[in-house]
Amino acid sequence: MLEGYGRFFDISDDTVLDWVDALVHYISPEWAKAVEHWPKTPSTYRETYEKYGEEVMGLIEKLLGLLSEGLGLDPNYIRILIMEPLIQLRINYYPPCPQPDMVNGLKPHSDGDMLTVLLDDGVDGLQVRKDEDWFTVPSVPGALIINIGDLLQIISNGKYKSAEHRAVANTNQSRMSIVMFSSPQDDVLIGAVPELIDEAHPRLYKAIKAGVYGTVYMSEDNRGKGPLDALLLEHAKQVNV
Ligand SMILES: O=C(O)CCC(=O)C(=O)O
Ligand SMILES: [Fe+2]
Repeated sequence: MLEGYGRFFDISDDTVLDWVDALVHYISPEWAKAVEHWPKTPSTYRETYEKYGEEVMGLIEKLLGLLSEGLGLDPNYIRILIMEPLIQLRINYYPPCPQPDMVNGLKPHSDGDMLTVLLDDGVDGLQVRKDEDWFTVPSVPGALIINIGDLLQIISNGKYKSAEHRAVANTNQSRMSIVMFSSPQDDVLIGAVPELIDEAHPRLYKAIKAGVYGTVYMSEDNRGKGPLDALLLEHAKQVNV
């Protein structure tokens, strides 16, 4: 369980640092909430994030239903698999940067969870990778951005792909994003749904407990989709996943 204020992705020996400060803590379930460490100001912080968290959880539940159906499964399939999810809040703050070309706002990565819900403050900065190109995701006021996470890629046996993305820093403007990550609890085994495996679609990834993936994700160089690729089975390495 990772919580606190600071930088979270600076584990590799990379000399290019991320230009971001982040506040990270859990929103749900109740036992995971260390409310005593949440900011005390503004005074509305706690109730605002608890309420927003509830709304986001409702949305995640709906989306997981649709994503299950999209795989030809019962709408409750993934929801039952993750039962009571862990919801982690990450508030990113990217200060203006005099030399944005010298830094990453947030280095290229895919999210290590199931599904991510992101809200930004109307300033552009998020980019998504398609093949070798990066595309800016235009900020639409009030709109939410949903990212498929690595665990959903494993469960769907590669049918859903986690989005590789990054954030860039801006010269004149600061930017904030409020991100909610949803994951199954640590002891849930994450592996391809048996219904999705057959001769034409062999299992692509080793099964792994959600908690172990979380540790690997944070402790190794998690640039790009490295942690997920590390789980590829031998026969799948030739396939372009
Ligand atoms: O700030 C953004 O738009 C991206 C944030 C992000 O990718 C993350 O916190 O994982
Ligand atoms: Fe992300």
